[in-house]
Amino acid sequence: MSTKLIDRIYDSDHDEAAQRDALTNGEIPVAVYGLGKMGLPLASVYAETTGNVIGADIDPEVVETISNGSCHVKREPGLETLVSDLVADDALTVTTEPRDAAAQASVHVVIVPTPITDDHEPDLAILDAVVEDIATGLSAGDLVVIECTVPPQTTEQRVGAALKANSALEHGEFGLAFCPERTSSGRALEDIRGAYPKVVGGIDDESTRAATLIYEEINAEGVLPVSDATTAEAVKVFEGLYRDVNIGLANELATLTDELGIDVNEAIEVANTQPFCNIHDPGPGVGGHCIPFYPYFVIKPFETETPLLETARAVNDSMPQFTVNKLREEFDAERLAFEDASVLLLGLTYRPGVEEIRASPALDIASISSDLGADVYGVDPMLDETDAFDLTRLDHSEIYDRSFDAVVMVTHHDDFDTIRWDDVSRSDGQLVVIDGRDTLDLSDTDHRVYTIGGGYV
Ligand SMILES: NC(=O)c1ccc[n+]([C@@H]2O[C@H](COP(=O)([O-])OP(=O)(O)OC[C@H]3O[C@@H](n4cnc5c(N)ncnc54)[C@H](O)[C@@H]3O)[C@@H](O)[C@H]2O)c1
Ligand SMILES: CC(=O)N[C@@H]1[C@@H](OP(=O)(O)OP(=O)(O)OC[C@H]2O[C@@H](n3ccc(=O)[nH]c3=O)[C@H](O)[C@@H]2O)O[C@H](CO)[C@@H](O)[C@@H]1O
Repeated sequence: MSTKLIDRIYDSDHDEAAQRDALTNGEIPVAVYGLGKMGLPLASVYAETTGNVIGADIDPEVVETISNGSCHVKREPGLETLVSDLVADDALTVTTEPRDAAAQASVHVVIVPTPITDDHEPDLAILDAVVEDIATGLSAGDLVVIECTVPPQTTEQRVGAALKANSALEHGEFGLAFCPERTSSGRALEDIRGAYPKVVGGIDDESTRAATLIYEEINAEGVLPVSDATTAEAVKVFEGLYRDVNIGLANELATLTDELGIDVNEAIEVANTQPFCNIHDPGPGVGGHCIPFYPYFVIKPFETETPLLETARAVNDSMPQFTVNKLREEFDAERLAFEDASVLLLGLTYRPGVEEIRASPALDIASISSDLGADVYGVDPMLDETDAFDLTRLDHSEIYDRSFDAVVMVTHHDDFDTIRWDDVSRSDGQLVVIDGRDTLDLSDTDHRVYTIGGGYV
């Protein structure tokens, strides 16, 4: 029986029990590239599992913060303490040099940004840079795991080719798999440790086996191995496409509310009582760094026409304008010129409880309203500054000090449950309220409420 330390999982000549032991007792060094909202939680779960993780991030402030045992990723339950403990125990070390991490590690986990350009093209330059860094330190028996969301075929065709071209290795000498990060901000540790099974797809069977073994140690819900890396990439993107299209359906149904003369939200809720229907919630728009962007990972790189994906995107992107149009209808009915109006937006982040404004509907609602000449104000308990928004920032307590012609509920943070609606005033006439999330009950006020999907309840 070889007593040599096991330094690899891929194409190992030891049995799987020995590989598992080697992984969990720290004999297999792991590098995690990208220590952001998802990367730091991921590196931490890897470190709590293996005790031997080097995190690489090119942002010196990120590395400095973590190396001091602190945590720059906020509002992730348990993460701050975990990072502090792991750094104190040397289970997690960090560097600003991805190449140094690559030279040390046998398992390379990549979770860096894969943004979309203003032309909606996938921008994989960051991924390319990390892959090139990894290739400089790639050794036989290493396994590379891509966790960042990418267009299908990226792992096999783009990453695999770059690893081969920039290392002295051929396929079969190192492993490569796509294992998507199925995680939501605000519950990252819970999700990574096992809210759902981990999807694993390798460029060859041995890559799938090796990645499966690793994630069986990481994820309590187990692993779903799929046919190949492209299938795994498609799983992740399809999850997002399903959501964007279904939110688009809900939003299109909501635009029918007035002509149908019903509460569409009621009809959706009742329709969803049978198991073959899961219509999502209408709203003033779709934000975040996932759902509005994942469709372009399929729309753009492939020749096949995707009219449904593009139409759903267009419907969702139209909802901020739909929301402002409702305001204009109200003001027109009162012969109030939009440029004389004062409008308060409640909730500027893209969803409640998450300090993220990427593609938030409030961005467009504020800019469209401002462009029409209104005085726009915004309140969000999660944001200390709102420079990205075309509005004047107010604290929650300040909304009672001035009058507004209209209030729009864009994102309903818990904090807004304490709003004293009788004290939110209009200089004269009924306050107009656009309830973008169907989360308000203002029946005991004399405000005039229009609910997206609900009409004038
Ligand atoms: N945020 C989410 O809710 C979520 C959920 C699922 C999947 N994802 C995916 O995870 C990936 C990362 O997302 P995120 O939200 O953690 O991003 P983020 O912007 O919060 O963090 C990215 C980190 O990568 C670092 N980085 C950039 N270039 C680098 C390089 N060349 N080498 C090393 N580090 C580098 C940045 O400094 C930053 O700290 C994306 O592909 C995203 O699609 C995100
Ligand atoms: C693992 C992973 O990648 N997880 C993703 C993450 O996605 P996310 O953080 O981007 O958040 P989402 O909830 O998708 O919201 C996006 C925008 O869509 C609006 N919206 C939403 C639902 C609806 O019925 N009507 C709407 O209008 C909402 O206000 C917001 O602006 O968590 C979701 C589970 O929360 C997952 O499903 C999703 O895969």
